[in-house]
Amino acid sequence: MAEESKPSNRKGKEKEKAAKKLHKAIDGLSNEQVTQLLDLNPALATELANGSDDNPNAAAEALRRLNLQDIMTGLASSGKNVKDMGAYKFWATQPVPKFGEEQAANEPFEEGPIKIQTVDEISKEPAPLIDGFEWATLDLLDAAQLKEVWELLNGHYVEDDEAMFRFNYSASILKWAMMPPGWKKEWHRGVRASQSKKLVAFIAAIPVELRIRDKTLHASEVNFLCIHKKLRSKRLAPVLIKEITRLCNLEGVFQAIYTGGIVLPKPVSTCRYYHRAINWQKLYDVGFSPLPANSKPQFQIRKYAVPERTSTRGLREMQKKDIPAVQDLLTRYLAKYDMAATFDKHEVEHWLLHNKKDAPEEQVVWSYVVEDDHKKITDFVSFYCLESSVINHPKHTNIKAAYLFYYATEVGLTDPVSKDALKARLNALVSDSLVYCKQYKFDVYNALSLMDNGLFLEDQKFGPGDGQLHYYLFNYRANPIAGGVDKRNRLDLENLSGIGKTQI
Ligand SMILES: CCCCCCCCCCCCCC(=O)SCCNC(=O)CCNC(=O)[C@H](O)C(C)(C)COP(=O)(O)OP(=O)(O)OC[C@H]1O[C@@H](n2cnc3c(N)ncnc32)[C@H](O)[C@@H]1OP(=O)(O)O
Repeated sequence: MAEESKPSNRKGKEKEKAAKKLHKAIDGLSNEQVTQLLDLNPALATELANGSDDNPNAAAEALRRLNLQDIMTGLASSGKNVKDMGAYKFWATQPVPKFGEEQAANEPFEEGPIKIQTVDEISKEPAPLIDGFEWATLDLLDAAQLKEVWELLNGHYVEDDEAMFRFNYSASILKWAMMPPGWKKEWHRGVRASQSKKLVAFIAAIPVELRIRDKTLHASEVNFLCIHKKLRSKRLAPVLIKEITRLCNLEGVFQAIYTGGIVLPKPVSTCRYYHRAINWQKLYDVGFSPLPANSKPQFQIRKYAVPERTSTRGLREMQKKDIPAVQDLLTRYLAKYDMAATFDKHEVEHWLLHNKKDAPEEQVVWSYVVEDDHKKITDFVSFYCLESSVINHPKHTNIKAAYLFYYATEVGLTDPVSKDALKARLNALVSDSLVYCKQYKFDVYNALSLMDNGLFLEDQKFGPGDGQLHYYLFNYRANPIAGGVDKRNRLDLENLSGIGKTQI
């Protein structure tokens, strides 16, 4: 899943107020440290800025509640869900690595499953739900049931910290994300109110062949966990997670990958969101983009202007005939990352090729290839569309966001690789994809610090966001994977990222 993220420097005034309080409360913090603390912890900034001015200890108290190391590394990015291992009542019972484990040795360990089970040991029946609720399998081929899932997510799925924006996955993106080759109806699991039959909770999984370093797991990818707002904090999430685990186990799948904006035991990697304004004025109007001090709207609009035309010779829309070449190129390119999915030709078609028979407004993914003079496909780049609802805004109801998806280039596959050449090529490809984003009327282009993105994010004017995406593995112990940001949550241009897996 994605995490709702916004540019991290949005609230100038609020940050100024919070910074003053921090300086007052804690001697010896430099201006840079204060700025960084607040950038990494927007919730802390809000709390400080809105807190009483009469209590000089408030800032120190707010800080004490967070672990300083976590704050400085950005793990406590929102201040939410940062708790001792013992407080993870549910997760402490699950086959996931715990905080503090393996840290003492600080040496790479043998990677592998945490708990070994067989299908025979798995219950054929779901755990009972509390009175008034019942399990349901959702048939997403049925438009009415797809609409029910859409409605639940549309009203109750992920929001940003300040509840300004909420992901609005369209029906087409839901089908795309939940029905790739090999999808199973049984893995689209919901809870209904027994009387009204209203869908009140949902969780989904899809199959994925996931390579982690030298081992490939026959795993699942869990996403779209959502509980109706009225049923929150009733420990229903663990029930849904155990149920999807059971359903995966019944199919012989014992490992899973999932992502989220909250800190759970224990991320295998953490990436940061970056945002590239396209329609700056609209992003400013809805409170997504700030107007930096000493700037003016017209400067911002000029700064984010996008060229009218693409510049890479041979760039064109991907077609069906390109599937074998793109699959080959993508497979070789992803091999360099510590973690990546493996894609067969059907999966490449599903994830990258827009079906022209669908109505234009149903288009979810845009992919472009570069064909050289010998008709060889040398590069490709893709992005997908995920809108967000703007909550309670008088003028705008949605933000149309493009998310950078997969890309690959022969320039990154030479031996040895020239980092300068790769940087130049990726900048050209992403800059051209931005041209298409603008043509298709996207308001913003989002990307994470994964893959080789560190090579172009700053050049292409992507700014750091306040959101992070933590990657988790279920029932698999793996050494940490670089998320593309350093300990201070800034782009790690030297090491880049070991993550070659994107999440919808
Ligand atoms: C082998 C196959 C394995 C398959 C399974 C692999 C694992 C898959 C794991 C799921 C991957 C999902 C990937 C996505 O879809 S991430 C998207 C998550 N969805 C949202 O953020 C939508 C809006 N929020 C909600 O709908 C609810 O707040 C949710 C449903 C998130 C929690 O509901 P609620 O707020 O009413 O809480 P509770 O009282 O029922 O339960 C509290 C317990 O739940 C733990 N919790 C809270 N949020 C998450 C979270 N995002 N991942 C994992 N655990 C989470 C929490 O730490 C606590 O446990 P513990 O701290 O006491 O230990």
